[in-house]
Amino acid sequence: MANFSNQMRLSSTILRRLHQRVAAAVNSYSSRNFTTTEGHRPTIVHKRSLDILHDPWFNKGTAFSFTERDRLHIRGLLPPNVMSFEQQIARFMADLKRLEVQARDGPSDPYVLAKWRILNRLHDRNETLYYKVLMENIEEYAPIVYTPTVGLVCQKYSGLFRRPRGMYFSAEDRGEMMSMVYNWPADQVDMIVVTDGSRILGLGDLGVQGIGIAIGKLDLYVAAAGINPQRVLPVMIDVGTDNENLLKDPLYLGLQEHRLDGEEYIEVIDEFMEAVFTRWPHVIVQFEDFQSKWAFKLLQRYRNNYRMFNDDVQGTAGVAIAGLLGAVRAQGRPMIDFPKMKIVVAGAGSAGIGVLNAARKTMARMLGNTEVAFESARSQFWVVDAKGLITEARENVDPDARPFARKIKEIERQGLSEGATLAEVVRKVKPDVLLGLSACGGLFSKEVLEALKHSTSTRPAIFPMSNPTRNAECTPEEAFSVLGENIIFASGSPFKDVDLGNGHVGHCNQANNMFLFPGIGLGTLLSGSRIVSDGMLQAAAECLAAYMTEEEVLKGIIYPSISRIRDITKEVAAAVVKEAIEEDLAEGYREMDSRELRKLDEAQISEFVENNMWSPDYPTLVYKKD
Ligand SMILES: NC(=O)c1ccc[n+]([C@@H]2O[C@H](COP(=O)([O-])OP(=O)(O)OC[C@H]3O[C@@H](n4cnc5c(N)ncnc54)[C@H](O)[C@@H]3O)[C@@H](O)[C@H]2O)c1
Ligand SMILES: O=C(O)C[C@H](O)C(=O)O
Ligand SMILES: [Mg+2]
Repeated sequence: MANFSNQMRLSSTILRRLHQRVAAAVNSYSSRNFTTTEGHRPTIVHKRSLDILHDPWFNKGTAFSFTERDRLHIRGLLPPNVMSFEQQIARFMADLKRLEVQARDGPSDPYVLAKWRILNRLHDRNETLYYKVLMENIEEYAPIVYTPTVGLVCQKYSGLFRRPRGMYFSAEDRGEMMSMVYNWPADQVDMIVVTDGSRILGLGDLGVQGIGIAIGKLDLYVAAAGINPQRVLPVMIDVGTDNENLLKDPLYLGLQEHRLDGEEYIEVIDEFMEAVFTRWPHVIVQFEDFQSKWAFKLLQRYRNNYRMFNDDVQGTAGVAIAGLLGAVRAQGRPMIDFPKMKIVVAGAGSAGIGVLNAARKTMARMLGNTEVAFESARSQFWVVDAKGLITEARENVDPDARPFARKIKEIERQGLSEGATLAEVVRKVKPDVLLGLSACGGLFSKEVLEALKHSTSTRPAIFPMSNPTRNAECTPEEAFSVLGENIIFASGSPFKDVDLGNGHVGHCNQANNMFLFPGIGLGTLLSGSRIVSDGMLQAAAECLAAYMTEEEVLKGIIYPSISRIRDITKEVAAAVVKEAIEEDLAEGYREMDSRELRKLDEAQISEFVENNMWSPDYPTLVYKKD
């Protein structure tokens, strides 16, 4: 990523040159049938000497060959040993691993942060190498650049900040956004992840520091979905913060005023949307970690007019549905039994309500998609929030949660009442599934887990989905030790499998929206759909649900391991493209127009997706004067 402190100061001439540079890179892209050969042609650059070494988009460090060093006027500016890509990785890894040897007491905050710093510095100086390292070691480094460490990074961002990455639009920029958006050097942006920092993971309002989450999500877009790193843009909309500690912190990097609200808030987000879609009409905007109060409203406001989706509401819902269907299969039952599942959900925020709505719709569809089916599906859910069981007796119940408020007569029959505790609800309902999206670490206490022992299911499912690790409703050790091995366990943050003795292993699945959002974004991009439809989201979820084999599912493995994230993302993207074509939404991508798209069979759609995924390889660089 370019050094933006300098870029912000660019004169308009230089800015124009940058545009030309990007246009040249884009032109160098070619396509035959549905394959592309990006990366095989040389990349034209308009800079030489130290400028090229300081540009992370083009820098290859010690890997520049001698002919290239001559061509780019960098002979003598690097040590003479020309390293291969593999040698560079080995050297970087040796440095990173030295840290592990020194940290004898295992992962600790300073230790994971040190790893993040080292990786971040590589990101700043050589993007290709950074993504190569990340992709080849995704299991090890996703938890550093993404959940859970990204949470800690956001909490400490004001101190960790060195070079800017992404764009900041603040309440101070009202009226300026339409022109500001042209300060970004890339003429093409495919993916934006935007946050207002108001609910970062389960850590609450982190204000401007929430930009870390947008950066982490986009790292997965590059690593898993093969979105070109020169075409991603992390965005922070700083409308203030209600975090009192940040408001008092002299070192805080954001606006030190309370959050805008009401119409004023909406006007800022409207202005941002108009600006980015004016400059990049084909961009996809992923909303991330907006507090529930705004998450649903903004989704309804924009989803029919812009290419956007909300990851916490829609991505999470799809991942949960796939896991719930996996849990049905893991009991040796057909998926069609899903509408019989009794599901207790702890947490009625953007994620919890998103999951509830999607699960209810899925059940209704399986029951014939009638109004009666939709109504009857409602009675499979019990929702518990910070005030206990939500019933119709609750005053001022949140409108988004109202459809799930239990009828008093129903719950009286079950021996429950308004505000009943989670343990009481689990004891009386004996659910098949206990799912947590409460951001409340340890909520699935021993008492709650003991109550789940009486589940009517032969293999109850327990999904503590809150992030980061400390906010998980329980650990796998706690779940397996109380409930034994005959459960399905899936957490939002990564945990290690549990050794249950006698050669038995308690499998920990990771139920995280990372298994869907990259594929939803890539599929939307390649289909050229103008919106992200419910059908496209449903196709993504169904693809993930069907991904695991019968054998894996029976072993309790209902989600892929993160080492397969690129493969599942490719499959999800293909399913999304296919659905967009079927719904007549696909307008095509580059040379693959809508007519050509419609001619592709399933295998060709997969090939089209795969051929358009960026991989970290050094292109040959050729200098050309402006
Ligand atoms: N695994 C994933 O892919 C994924 C995706 C999205 C969100 N999440 C996680 O879900 C959590 C919630 O996100 P959100 O956007 O819905 O947050 P939110 O703040 O909007 O909602 C939290 C909900 O939990 C309830 N709650 C709080 N304390 C509770 C308690 N003691 N008992 C029962 N309910 C309680 C609140 O009343 C509220 O309804 C976060 O930790 C987030 O990281 C995980
Ligand atoms: O960021 C994650 O790991 C998942 C999810 O989007 C969350 O907000 O917790
Ligand atoms: Mg999120």
